[in-house]
Amino acid sequence: MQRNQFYHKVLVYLNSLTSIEDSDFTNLFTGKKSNEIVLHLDQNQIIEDDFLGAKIFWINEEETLVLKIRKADKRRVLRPYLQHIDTVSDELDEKKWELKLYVNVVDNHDGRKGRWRSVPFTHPSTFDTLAMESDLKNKVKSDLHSFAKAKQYYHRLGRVWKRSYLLYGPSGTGKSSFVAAMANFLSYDVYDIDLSKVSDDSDLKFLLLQSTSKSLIVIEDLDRFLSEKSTAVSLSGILSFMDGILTSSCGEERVMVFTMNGKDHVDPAILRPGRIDVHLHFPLCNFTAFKTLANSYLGLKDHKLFPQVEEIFQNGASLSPAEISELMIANRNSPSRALKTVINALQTDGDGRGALHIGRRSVEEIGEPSGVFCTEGVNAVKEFKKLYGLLRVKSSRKSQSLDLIGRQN
Ligand SMILES: Nc1ncnc2c1ncn2[C@@H]1O[C@H](COP(=O)(O)OP(=O)(O)OP(=O)(O)O)[C@@H](O)[C@H]1O
Ligand SMILES: [Mg+2]
Repeated sequence: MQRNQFYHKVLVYLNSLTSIEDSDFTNLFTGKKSNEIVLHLDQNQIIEDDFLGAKIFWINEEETLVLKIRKADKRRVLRPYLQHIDTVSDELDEKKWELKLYVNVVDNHDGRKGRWRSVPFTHPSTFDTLAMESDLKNKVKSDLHSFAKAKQYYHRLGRVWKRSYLLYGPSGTGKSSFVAAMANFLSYDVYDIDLSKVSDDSDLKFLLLQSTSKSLIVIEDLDRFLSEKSTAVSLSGILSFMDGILTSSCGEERVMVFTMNGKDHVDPAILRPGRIDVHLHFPLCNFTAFKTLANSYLGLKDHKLFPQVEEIFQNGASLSPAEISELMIANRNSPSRALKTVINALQTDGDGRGALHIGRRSVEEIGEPSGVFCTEGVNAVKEFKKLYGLLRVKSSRKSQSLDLIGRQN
């Protein structure tokens, strides 16, 4: 049931050979950077290699790689050659030209569920673009780094070489973006497990077995799944999946990531040390995160409205980074207007949501962000002026401002 890891390694190795350019035909792909073009082995293509003075041929026949080597050379070069491929492909894997995102789908052809389908993984998120405590970012980076280097250590301890992260926090605080940043940082493929498409516990095990090493295995919204009454996968199925016993036979590293909105109602067995190694909280936007967002979305290092924004944040956060970044994108042509809109939203958004939902609704109605941007922008500035006057008098008039927004719409 397991993938042949060596098949993958040979493919990686062959695709890196310059002799691939001598072929009569080959596949061409866009690489990681948009102007990069990558040559890729095609079906029935023959590729030549030299090793220790011996000529070697590979033929790519439908999912099979055939190696041809002269009898006279075989004894001498075969083993060292295979070892050479193993080493080179490991080095190449560290700087993969393309990451993949795998999703499990229900296969309609043979009725079997839980097969992986892959697409190129191109999510641009990196740790640099994420607004979060830089201390925390650095800790995560060094944690991932030392994990990736710790094969011998885990092996000696008799432990499965895996590391599990729990990312929890309200919606729109950057959990999914963080997963993408982890994948980009490690150059790992992502296996995103949709539990609703898993038919039972053994199917879940099967999916794990079918994943490759150096990958990020992700289950999003685990708390929501666990709270559902009847599910195809049981709690014990999830627990043994988390322990990853089966993958130990591959002896290769995997990082597991689970996301949740909150962990209060989750069975403690899920969260115990060893199952989850690192807990990361994703809070609503605070002033530090706001500054990072203003810098990346509006190019602002500082602004005369910043002190006012800081003051509002001192009374507590009410919006997620996603909500704030949306406002910034919509008003990116005018940083001042963007900041005023954000201030407006923070002040009027007593329960942390109201005002922005109004904005979103109009996005759907008009169907074009720039349209919204105009209507909302003008109204927001007018309202802002009205509100700003009121709010300056007494900051506790939040309810009044909510009323105004309500009437306006
Ligand atoms: N901390 C952050 N820094 C920068 N951008 C962020 C941050 N949080 C959210 N965003 C922006 O908001 C959008 C939504 O974020 P994301 O999907 O990562 O949130 P989430 O926590 O996974 O939400 P949900 O729980 O609803 O899945 C992203 O496109 C991202 O650009
Ligand atoms: Mg998410």
